[in-house]
Parts: sequence; structure tokens; C-alpha cells
Amino acid sequence: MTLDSLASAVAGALTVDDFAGPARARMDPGVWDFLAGGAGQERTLRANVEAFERTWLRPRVLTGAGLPVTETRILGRTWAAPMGVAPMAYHTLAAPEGEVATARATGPAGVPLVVSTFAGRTFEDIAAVASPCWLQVYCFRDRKTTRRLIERAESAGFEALVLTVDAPRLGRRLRDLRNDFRLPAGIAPANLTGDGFASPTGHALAEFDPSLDWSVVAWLRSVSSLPLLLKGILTARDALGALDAGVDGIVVSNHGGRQLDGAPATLEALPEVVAAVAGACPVLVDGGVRRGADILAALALGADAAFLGRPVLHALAAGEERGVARLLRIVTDELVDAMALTGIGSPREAGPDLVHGGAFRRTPVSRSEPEGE
Ligand SMILES: Cc1cc2nc3c(=O)[nH]c(=O)nc-3n(C[C@H](O)[C@H](O)[C@H](O)COP(=O)(O)O)c2cc1C
Ligand SMILES: CC(C)CC(=O)C(=O)O
Repeated sequence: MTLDSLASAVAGALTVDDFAGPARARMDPGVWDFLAGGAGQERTLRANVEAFERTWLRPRVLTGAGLPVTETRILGRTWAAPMGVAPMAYHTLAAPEGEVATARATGPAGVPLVVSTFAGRTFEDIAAVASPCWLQVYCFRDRKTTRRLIERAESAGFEALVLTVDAPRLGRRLRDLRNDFRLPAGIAPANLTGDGFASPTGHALAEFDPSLDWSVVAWLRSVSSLPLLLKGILTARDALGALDAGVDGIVVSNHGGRQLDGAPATLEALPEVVAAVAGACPVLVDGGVRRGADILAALALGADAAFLGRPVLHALAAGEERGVARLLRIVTDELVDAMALTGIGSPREAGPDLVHGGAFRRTPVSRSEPEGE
């Protein structure tokens, strides 16, 4: 694809999926596989998207909802829409400016960017162009390295920590193993020092702390006063463990199907976690979110917001900052559309009676369903 045709592909994009083709055309096949792939036979990767495909929205008519408002408040901050960008390593694989370009789009869009421990650009450069930024934390065997990372992000103005808890080791990503995937020259974690990062799988196996337990929450509290969320919770039992440990939020996630192949789709795990949390802290979700209606379905099942993963890297590769800005616009417009057509005036109004299908079959009418207003 020429640069001109890429620019027009971005300008003409109408759905999230429209960015994947142009992104793939620009990428080395091994890099594409690293971004697109999952663990094992990729059952969980597919299940995430399929769970949304099987979920239907049950509209309510004549609700007088007017023009929907997408704004929401989470952890004391107003977000322009109940969505954000999930942490992903090395945005620099998609575009040279990496996370800085992504941040130039999330900032004006008023939604948070969760920056990976393996960001390709420095925390300072990213935070200089956008807020809110949150730090995704991988806890290494070497706690000093982890602590330095957190302190650096906190000084740069990051507003929350998101500890990833589904990666005592990296999942078996068959595409990367077959390709013997190595990071291209010039791609490295900008906020970590040292060698050995060239093979993401090898590095992570060597450095991730495989024996983390709930005491890591207290340790993180001792090194930082930022709000702390756990990412990678899929069951009521672990949600209750997180609450007992005193976290400020939970991200229902299976790491986009890149860790345990066979883990449930996140949309299907969400109601169990929401029921266990019972409003005690915000519950966010990621995995397979590909349109505004998916965000509405997640809200209906009790999420406070949903995060986008791979589509953001596709948009970044296809059109850098303008690509990501267009992606966020499309998803927001789709969300407004879905809210208007289901009679929902604000994110808070979405409830379980809004969805039907897959795991969420329910009797169509119940006396307890809110009437009128
Ligand atoms: C290329 C890539 C890199 C990722 N890197 C990280 C990471 O560094 N830390 C993390 O917690 N999750 C990471 N994830 C998982 C995402 O945060 C998120 O859970 C997942 O991508 C959401 O699914 P989706 O891509 O279907 O939207 C990564 C995902 C991808 C695709
Ligand atoms: C560099 C990797 C450890 C980042 C990651 O979490 C992923 O690829 O899913």
C-alpha cells in the first residue's frame, strides 16, 4: 500500500475492522503474528470476540432518553466515554512514535491510556502529551527494578497502577515460537535498563516473578500511594481475594487470549465477577471489544468501562496518531448510536435486562424490571 492509499484508508474507515488490513500491509509478518496471535490453539482469543457476537441488545422504546451522554466517572476522574486503551507492549512496533502518538489521540478523546511496563517510549514523553495515563505493572523477581519503574511513572504524573496477575509466566504463543520471533532492531523497553529483551518470550520467562501471591498488593501499597487495580481476574473467588487485599479496581481480562488458552471469554466471566464485587470497586473489562455496541453490552453486564487492545495498534500502524483518533471517534459514535437506539441515556442506565443471548438467556419480561421513566 502506498502512503496515499493508507491515508485514504484511515480517512474512510467506518468500523474498527477497517484498520486491520492496512496495518497488516505495513507490517513484517512476524510482527503481525506477535500482535494478532494468542496462546495455544487460540480458543480463548476467538472466544472473546465470539462472546460479543452472540450477545444481542434488547431495545426499550419511548424512554425519552434524548441525546445519550457517554461521560462517566471512574476513580475520581471523569472520562469522556466508558472506554480506554488496554496496556500493550511496544507501540513502537506499530509506529515509530509509539505510545506518544497513541497518547496524542487518547488525551483529546478524554479516555485513559494504560501504558505497559514494556512501553517503547519513556513515561515522561508519554505523560507530557496526555492524561490520564495509568501504569501496567509486571512484577519482576527483582523488586528494585519494579519499584524504580513505579516511582518513575508516578513522578511523570501517572494516576493509577494496574498489576497484571495472569502472567506468572508468558503463555505458549505458537506463532511466536514457530517464527522464532525477535524484536526488530531499535525496538526496546524504554523504561527498563539491561539486556536480554530481544526475545519477549525468553525475557519474560526469565524475569517475571512466578511466585507472586496476594501479599504483592501490600508490597505495592508500601511503594506507592496510587490507586491499584488488578488485571486478569476471571472468577468470583479471585475477585473476593482482590477485595480482601484492598484493591481499588479490577480488570476482567484473559490478556486477549495470550496467556491461558482455554480461559473463558471475558464477557462471559464478567457477570460472576460483578456479582462478587457488588459495587465495592470499579470493574473494567477487556478482550474482543470491537465496536461501540460491545461496550454497551459490557456496561449492561456490570462493567464500568471496557478497554480496547489490538484495534488500537492496528489504527496506530495504519495512520499513527490520526488513525487512533479516528478509531476512538468511530467507537464513541457507535456507542452513542447503540445507546440512542436502545433507549439508554447514560452509561449508568445500562443493566442486565439490556442483553440477551449466549450465556445471558433470561425471561424476556420480569416484574422487577424497572418501569417507565
Ligand atoms: C501486542 C500486545 C501486547 C500486550 N502487552 C501487554 C502488556 O504488556 N501487559 C499486559 O498486561 N497486557 C498486555 N496485553 C494484553 C492487553 O492488555 C489486553 O488484555 C488484550 O489485548 C485485550 O484484548 P483485545 O486485543 O482482544 O482487545 C498485550 C496485548 C497485545 C495484543
Ligand atoms: C513483552 C510481553 C511480555 C508483553 C505482553 O504482555 C504480551 O505480549 O502479551
